[in-house]
Amino acid sequence: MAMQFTFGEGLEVTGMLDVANRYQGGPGFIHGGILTTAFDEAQGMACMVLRRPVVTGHLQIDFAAPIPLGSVLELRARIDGTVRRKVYTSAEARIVEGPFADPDVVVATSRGLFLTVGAEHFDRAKDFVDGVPVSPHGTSSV
Ligand SMILES: CCCCCCCC(=O)SCCNC(=O)CCNC(=O)[C@H](O)C(C)(C)COP(=O)(O)OP(=O)(O)OC[C@H]1O[C@@H](n2cnc3c(N)ncnc32)[C@H](O)[C@@H]1OP(=O)(O)O
Repeated sequence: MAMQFTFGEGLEVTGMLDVANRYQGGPGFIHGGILTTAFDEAQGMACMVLRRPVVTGHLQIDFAAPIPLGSVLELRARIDGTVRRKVYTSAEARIVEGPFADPDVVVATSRGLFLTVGAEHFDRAKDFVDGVPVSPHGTSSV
């Protein structure tokens, strides 16, 4: 999965996802796990303003409407608040291109708790790193 992100006003981040055929779950529609991954990515990207690494602690998705293959999804994500290391985030998805496109309809929502972590969190896995890490700014790859 690769998403393009732009940083808007305030703390909001917008990500675009082309719903490719390989993302199919039920016939003709996106797989819920793919949509969950896209939210995780978008909300993680929103946390970048903190300039500290974060990991996902808890993610909760509401799947409000089916999303057909061939859609372009817009995900808007933001930080709602922080308490100590806890970063509370939310996001919603809209279909902006494709057969079911309607930018006024929210087709899924997400609430996520992220935790800031130190470098030691990732040091434990440094021997297993696969490839070159992708820049956190603008483009993501999962
Ligand atoms: C740029 C692209 C961004 C991409 C984003 C993608 C991000 C990811 O997918 S990361 C991969 C998935 N996530 C992981 O692998 C994380 C695995 N889990 C862990 O490493 C640990 O459980 C971790 C770091 C989340 C928390 O552990 P730890 O640092 O020991 O936290 P801990 O001290 O127990 O708790 C800190 C606080 O968070 C709370 N907390 C921790 N985990 C949770 C949880 N799952 N649910 C609710 N609250 C939690 C605790 O209650 C505590 O709260 P308080 O400060 O009020 O006492």
